[in-house]
Amino acid sequence: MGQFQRIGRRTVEAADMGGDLEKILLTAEQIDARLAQLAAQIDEEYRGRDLLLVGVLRGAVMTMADLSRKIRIPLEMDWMAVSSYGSGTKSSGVVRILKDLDTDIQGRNVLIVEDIIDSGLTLSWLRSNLLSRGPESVRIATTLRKPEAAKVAIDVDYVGFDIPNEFVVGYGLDYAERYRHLPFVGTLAPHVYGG
Ligand SMILES: O=P(O)(O)OC[C@H]1O[C@H](OP(=O)(O)OP(=O)(O)O)[C@H](O)[C@@H]1O
Ligand code: HPA
Repeated sequence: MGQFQRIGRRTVEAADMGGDLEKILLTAEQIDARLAQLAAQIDEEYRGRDLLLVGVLRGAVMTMADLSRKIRIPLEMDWMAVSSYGSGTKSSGVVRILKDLDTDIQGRNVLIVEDIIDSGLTLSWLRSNLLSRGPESVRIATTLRKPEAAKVAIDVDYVGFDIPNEFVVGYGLDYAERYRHLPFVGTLAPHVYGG
């Protein structure tokens, strides 16, 4: 697959995962540069305030690791695990908490860190859930958002990229638990999910 031999300035061997990928939407370099801009904005807007990043497992691991390392102001981190997708490509709409926060967020400034907002169902549910715990504020940062897929309106404070309504993998995002480790965001070839 010729188009996968060079990604940004780096050669990524076997990046096509044996022909599973169709195209690359965002390179590792593009993601890195955009997260640096978001981190600078977060530094500016939270300076002098308490900041608790809440990463949403498992997809947000890459975003959390990269975004948090670019933020210069003091912060704390905690994690929640929620799931609404199971092993398919469509949200079930039913969000389950698989792991709750270890931190009491009452009076805290919470910034939810996500990999993607697709239908918006997960984040809309999660925001209300966290708001019911009495925090000072709850905001959202996400690497990706699909505006055309929105089923609920949701205010997102920090968005890396708006992308088309296609199922994507890489940079934390999986299909049946695979492809999360890819450093870029791409789409899958139809044969992978039976197209
Ligand atoms: O806007 P939505 O349509 O609700 O989709 C977004 C959610 O879907 C993914 O999580 P998933 O449930 O697949 O769990 P994962 O993070 O463990 O992959 C993603 O990490 C978001 O949390
Ligand atoms: O496009 C997607 N890819 C992988 N996981 C997801 N969870 C919501 N949308 C997506």
